[in-house]
Order: sequence, then C-alpha cells, then structure tokens
Amino acid sequence: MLGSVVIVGGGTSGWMTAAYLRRALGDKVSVTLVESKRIKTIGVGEATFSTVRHFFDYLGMAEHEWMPRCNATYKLGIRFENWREKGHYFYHPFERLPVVDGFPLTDWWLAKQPGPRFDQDVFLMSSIVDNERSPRFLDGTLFEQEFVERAGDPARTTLSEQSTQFPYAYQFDASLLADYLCEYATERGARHIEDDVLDVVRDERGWISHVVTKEHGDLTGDLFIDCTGFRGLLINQALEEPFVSYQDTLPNDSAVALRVPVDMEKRGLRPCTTATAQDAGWIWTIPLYGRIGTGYVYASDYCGPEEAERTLREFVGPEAGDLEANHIRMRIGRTRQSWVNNCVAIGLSSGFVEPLESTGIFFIQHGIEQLVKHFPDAGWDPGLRSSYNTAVARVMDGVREFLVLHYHCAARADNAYWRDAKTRALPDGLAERLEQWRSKLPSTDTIYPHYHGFEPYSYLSMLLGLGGLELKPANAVSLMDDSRAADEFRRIKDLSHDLVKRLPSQYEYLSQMR
Ligand SMILES: Cc1cc2nc3c(=O)[nH]c(=O)nc-3n(C[C@H](O)[C@H](O)[C@H](O)COP(=O)(O)OP(=O)(O)OC[C@H]3O[C@@H](n4cnc5c(N)ncnc54)[C@H](O)[C@@H]3O)c2cc1C
Ligand SMILES: N[C@H](Cc1c[nH]c2cc(Cl)ccc12)C(=O)O
Repeated sequence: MLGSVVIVGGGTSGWMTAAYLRRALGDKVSVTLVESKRIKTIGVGEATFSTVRHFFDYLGMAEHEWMPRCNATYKLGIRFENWREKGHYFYHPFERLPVVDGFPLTDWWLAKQPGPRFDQDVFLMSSIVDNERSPRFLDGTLFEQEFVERAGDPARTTLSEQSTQFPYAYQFDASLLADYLCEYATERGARHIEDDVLDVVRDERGWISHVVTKEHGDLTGDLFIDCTGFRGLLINQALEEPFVSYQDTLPNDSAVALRVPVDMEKRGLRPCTTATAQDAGWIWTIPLYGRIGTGYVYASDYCGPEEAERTLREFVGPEAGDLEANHIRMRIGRTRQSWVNNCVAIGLSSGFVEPLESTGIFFIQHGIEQLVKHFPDAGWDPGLRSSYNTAVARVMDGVREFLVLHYHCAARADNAYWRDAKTRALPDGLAERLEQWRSKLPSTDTIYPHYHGFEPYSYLSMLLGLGGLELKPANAVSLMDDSRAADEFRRIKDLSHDLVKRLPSQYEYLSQMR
C-alpha cells in the first residue's frame, strides 16, 4: 500500500492537490507539502471553467463560505472584443445550444439570420452579461431551473463525467484561494513545510528517494508531486523528462499583469472575463470583488516587454497609476509524460497553453482527478502511468488545437501578427477538421476526438463570433418548416428581457453574500 505523498510547491496546483488528496484518501495516505518562501508563485490564474464547481463541491466548500474569502465573482463566459474587427464583440458562454427539429440553433440562425448577433439570439447569458446581472436571484435560486445543482451533494462528479452544462464559472484571487486551501488541507492533517528544496535524490532505478531541504533535512515519500511551476524542478530537471513545445503553433510566450483596485459600485461588475485583441496578442480583464486582474498576453516576436507594459497601462487608464507590473515569461507546451516513475507533475510543471480560455486550473483539476482514478499501489503498475499520461497529453493537445482555432479563424488581418496567424503551422488534424467544417458545422464527431473539456457548442460559438471561416447551415433547414425555430428564437428573446428585468446586479448579489 502506498503510504506517503510529498508535494513540492505551494501555488494553486500544490494546494489544490493537497486539499483534494486529503479529502479523497483521508488518513490512508499522508500528505506533506513543502514550499519556498523565497520563490514566488506565478501570482495570476483567476478565471476558471464551470466544472471547477465539482472541485469545491467535493471538498464541501459552499459558495458563501469561500467566495468572500477569495474576492470571487461569477463568470458566465468570455467576451471576445476586437477579434473579428475593432468595435465588434461576442461571447463564448457556458450554455449549450438549443436543438430544434434535429438541428442546433446554429443552422437555423445561419439560414434565417433573425438578428445581427448570433450569441444574443441563441444564448440567454448574452443579455445577462451585457446588463451586468447576477446568475442568481437574491434568494439564491439560479436564473434557469433546468441546471442541475450539485451544491451540498457530497457525491463526486469529476470533470469528465459532467453530463449537464452549468451556467457559470468563477473568478477569484488565486493567492487568496491558495491560502484558503492551505487552511483546509492543514486542518485535515496535511503537513506544511516552508523551506527550499535544494536537491532531488534518485535511487539506482532513477526513482526519487527523497528531496533535500535547506532547514528540514531530507523528505522521503512514496509518491512525489511536482507543483514547482514552469521550472519543473522534479519532472524536467531531476528526472530529465523532456518538454514538448507548442510554440510553433501558439506564438504568445509572454505576459505583463497588473492588479488594479476599483470602485465596483461606480464601475459595475460584469460577470465575465473579457479578452480584448491587441496588435500582438490580447488583454484579459477579470473583475474581482474590489479589484480587477488584467494583463497583456503577447508574442515577443512581435512586441517587447516595455511596449507591452505601455499598451497595458494605456488600456487600463489612470487607474493603472504607478502600480507595479508583473512581467511573466510563459513556457507554452507540455511535459512529454507528466508521470514518470514515482513523480507526477501537476500545474505549470505538467503543461500550459496561454490563458485565453482559462484552462490552467482546469488542467490542474483534471490532473488531480485522474491521479486519484489512477492512484498506484506498491506494485506501481506501469499501465496506470501510461493511461494517466495519455489522458493528460490528450487534454492539453486538444486545448492547444482549440486555441489555435481562435487565431487562425479570426477575421482580422490588419497587421503581421494577425496575418501570420492564418499561415502558421496547424496542429496535426486541425487542417482536416477545418475542411470538414466548411461543408458541415462542427459536431461531436468532427471536433478534436478525445476529452479536452470543450464541446461542439464552444467551437460553434467561436467560429460564428470570429468570422474568419465561411460557414453554412445544413441544406435541409431551408426546406423545413421553421415555425418551431422561430418560436425558440422568440422564447430566448422574451426570457432574456424578463431575466434582465428580474435579476439583481452581480454587485448587489455578491454584496449581500458578505
Ligand atoms: C499570464 C498567466 C495568466 C493565467 N491566467 C489563468 C486563468 O485565468 N485561469 C487559469 O485557470 N489559469 C491561468 N493561468 C495558469 C495559472 O496561473 C496556473 O495554472 C496556476 O497558478 C498554477 O501554478 P503552479 O502552482 O503550477 O505554479 P506556481 O504558482 O509557479 O507555484 C510554484 C511553487 O513552487 C514553489 N517552488 C519552486 N521551486 C521550489 C523549490 N526549490 N523549493 C520549494 N518550493 C519551490 C514556489 O515557491 C511556488 O510555491 C495563467 C498563467 C499565466 C502565466
Ligand atoms: N467543460 C466546459 C468548458 C467550457 C464550456 N464553455 C466554456 C466557456 C468558457 Cl469561457 C470556458 C470554458 C468553457 C465547462 O467548463 O463548462
């Protein structure tokens, strides 16, 4: 029986792992986390997938408990500004497409063109977000009753088992979340050591026998989890597992970030992340309770750090003042195998694509859940490692492909950065899929074929919003009776208007939660 786990790293990945393992495995497996006080965490990582709710549910953390502690807000999707052309915006929501007479509303919309904005005509969230409404009424009920509430239900639904689509995700202060999870994990028996790991010692088989710390001696264990971020201290440095770069297809390799205090009552609190396209990348705006997180993700081949910081400060305006900017060099790609011998990499050490679709914490949650599903015993079955590595590689390769689509299919081509995105190498398989989509809109059997977190509606939302790929509806919808489709468009329009009138603002809802 495997008895002890040593986690190196105390960022979001380290503390999410420690908390989850304590909840899942209890006292059967000891958990020790060692983190340096000298080496800072990445300090960003604030928007999530809707499926992160399963992580909080499983830990028994209710919204009213953790959200105020982490200055958290709701995220009903991402608002993409200036990706098609300057002045244009659209949403990528957490909302599936209604189906009428066997065809998703995408086909009916392309055939009938009921309005100027696809996302407004087919999704409820567009009007809710445009009007900065909360997804919950003041009594806590959700705006749409069909969504399955998991809150308070200890039954564990992991990411890949989710069958329903929940309407929102969260945005939070990552450092505050790590502190909150540290409390959760240590209260449940995790051992916390603040120290530097100076060396990683391997035995004659090449497995890690122990790590050497500066002040707490050697830390031995059965399983070592590398949560040391981009540096990959255990997996890449000590075990020399190679890193597979995605840079040939995703050129954004740098970022500069600011934390900007704001008066939410004056500014409003829009329940979404905004990605505003720029000359050499895009700027994220993540409204938290009391401040915004913002940053410019850019390609250093097209823009230097000084220019990027200038662009970001101009974008933010006077509120940027003399706030200190955090410059980050991003390692884009994945470790070839995240699990080698008795070492598992989780977080940035395992892999990272740029944060355009808020996938970093999704990768962490997926890696942790898959580790529990593949947890080893003293036999160390290599088949478990192989199955785990395949699942993790596919999730990251699939997200990489989805992100490349954002640039390749963006209509704007007003400078070298955006023009080059149309001719840059594509990940294996994407060229064929694009060809298929020109004839028939993306569907379950024509998107990336392995679990990667996104469903066809995400591809459809992006392709119809980005405007760079000519799409056509199924021929049949032009021959069919369209009265039921017209009724559905009207239902969405009327319900959207009604919800905007009845829902509180997000600011009002979150303020009453405190
Ligand atoms: C610009 C940017 C924006 C992002 N935005 C998002 C987002 O919106 N949504 C999202 O989901 N993800 C986002 N991410 C990803 C997210 O930030 C990371 O997934 C998350 O912070 C996890 O980081 P980590 O814990 O793996 O590494 P880190 O935060 O880098 O933590 C590494 C830890 O290892 C410790 N350590 C390192 N070396 C040693 C040593 N020798 N001894 C002891 N301890 C050591 C450090 O002290 C630290 O505690 C973003 C990333 C970037 C770069
Ligand atoms: N697993 C899905 C992923 C997903 C669906 N819609 C969106 C929108 C945005 Cl902005 C990010 C991720 C997803 C989920 O989390 O619901």
